[in-house]
Amino acid sequence: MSEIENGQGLQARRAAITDLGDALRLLIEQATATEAPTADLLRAAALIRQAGAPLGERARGRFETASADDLLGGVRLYNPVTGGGSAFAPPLEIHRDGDVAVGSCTLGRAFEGPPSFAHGGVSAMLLDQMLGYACGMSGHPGMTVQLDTAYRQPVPLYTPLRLTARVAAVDRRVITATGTIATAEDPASILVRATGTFVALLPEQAQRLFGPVMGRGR
Ligand SMILES: CCCCCCCCCCCCCCCC(=O)SCCNC(=O)CCNC(=O)[C@H](O)C(C)(C)COP(=O)(O)OP(=O)(O)OC[C@H]1O[C@@H](n2cnc3c(N)ncnc32)[C@H](O)[C@@H]1OP(=O)(O)O
Repeated sequence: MSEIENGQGLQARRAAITDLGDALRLLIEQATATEAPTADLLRAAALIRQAGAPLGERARGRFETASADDLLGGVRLYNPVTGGGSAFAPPLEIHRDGDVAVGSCTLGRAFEGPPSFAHGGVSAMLLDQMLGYACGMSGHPGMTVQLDTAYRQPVPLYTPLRLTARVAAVDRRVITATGTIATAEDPASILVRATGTFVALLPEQAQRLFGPVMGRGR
């Protein structure tokens, strides 16, 4: 019997996944910012490999969703942008404010591009998620087919950020959404703007792309 067949077990597993995610994000920050002696790097690498080995013993295949996720309910613990369980996610937190999606996060050293600022691809990743969320929130979910980003000023690391997104137009299956990144302290000064085009999938497209995943339960 699965250890998460009752709701209590599911909550406990989700909390554990987020706890592990927190630990991994701290590790990534420490490992990226460290100037510790070389011997300490080698010792840490050995310990980390040892700590991770049991996790690799039972791993999902490509088409298997995480047992703690709820795809249709929108729970994606390992989403690389918002997932509390993802070592890679800032994580970005998003909430709805009227017809606007509002996001917040702080980027650490691992997201650095130009010294002390975020990599441009990271800004695009955050905005893709924001725009996709705005589409879903408006009742028009879709997949990104185009994302245009305008980098007006660099995005600072270690600084609370405020992101916004909204749907600008819906033309049959094609949704246009726009979004911004600013600092939380000065939300009127836009650092990055994006316009995204999203397409609502036809049933046959959804079946072609996600059939192998949806056929596997959860
Ligand atoms: C309370 C809150 C709840 C909120 C809850 C939400 C939470 C949820 C958050 C999830 C947020 C995830 C945000 C990340 C989202 C990704 O990152 S998705 C991953 C990246 N994207 C992809 O991998 C998509 C790859 N592309 C494809 O697979 C195919 O293009 C698609 C999407 C299946 C569409 O197929 P297609 O053959 O290209 O397009 P087709 O169906 O022939 O055409 C449809 C229409 O799109 C148009 N189109 C196609 N490409 C373009 C383009 N580049 N530009 C303009 N128009 C285009 C066509 O002209 C056509 O228009 P119409 O003639 O219908 O007017």
